[in-house]
Amino acid sequence: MSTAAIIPAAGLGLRLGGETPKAFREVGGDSLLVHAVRGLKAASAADLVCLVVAVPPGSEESVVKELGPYVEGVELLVVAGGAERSDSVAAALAVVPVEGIDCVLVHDAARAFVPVDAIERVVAAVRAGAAAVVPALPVTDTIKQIGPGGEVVGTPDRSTLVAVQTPQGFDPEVLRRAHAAGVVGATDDAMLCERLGVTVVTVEGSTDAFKVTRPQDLLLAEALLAERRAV
Ligand SMILES: Nc1ccn([C@@H]2O[C@H](COP(=O)(O)OP(=O)(O)OP(=O)(O)O)[C@@H](O)[C@H]2O)c(=O)n1
Ligand SMILES: C[C@](O)(CO)[C@H](O)COP(=O)(O)O
Repeated sequence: MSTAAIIPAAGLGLRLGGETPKAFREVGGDSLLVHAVRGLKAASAADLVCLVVAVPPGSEESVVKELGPYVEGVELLVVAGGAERSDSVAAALAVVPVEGIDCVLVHDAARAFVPVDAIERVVAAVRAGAAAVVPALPVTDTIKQIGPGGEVVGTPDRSTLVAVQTPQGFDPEVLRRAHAAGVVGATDDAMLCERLGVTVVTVEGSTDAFKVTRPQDLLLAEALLAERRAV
């Protein structure tokens, strides 16, 4: 059996700033989207056969051309994204083939540098029977809950918290049911499964899977890439 991957890449990147949508911003000469696709393709144990990318409406054709050289042997579908990340994932999920796929990955273009071993841990956990899998790392800040005026109302026990990344991996039928139930307010896809009562399991994430969100993240990305290219 094989894997299909969805890449939500339709965001504007408002926190990053600049005029180019975030997925098309370049690091080391390639767009974040190209880095993300290369990473998924390099995870050979995932057996990627289909890639669906959600992009800003109007950029579908140029993205098909840009990604062509990186998707040999993989069916590439490019769709228009929606207003929120979850809408973009839903639009992509609607065209994922039903037959022959035993794992669907959902992977942010913005987490362009996730290493192969983290991707393969997620896929292995799905193939071992988990319906929903997230890569996770311990939280390193103390997290506070705040009230409407910004006042602290509580401090959750940090040992019970993790920060989750992508790719998140799913049994295809479970992910379809989770999205069919509605996506309002969901900041990741695992959350939709939780709403159905599905158990979401964690596997070890990676510090390299950080999300390019703010300008300083581009500096980190450049440094990471330079280090990888020096090896
Ligand atoms: N309507 C949207 C919003 C986000 N995304 C994608 O979801 C991933 C994670 O989102 P985020 O990092 O929040 O990206 P942006 O929405 O672009 O960032 P910002 O909130 O700063 O505008 C990114 O790969 C982004 O392109 C998407 O496909 N469709
Ligand atoms: C899906 C995600 O990357 C998991 O951490 C995250 O929730 C995306 O959040 P964003 O605010 O849309 O970047």
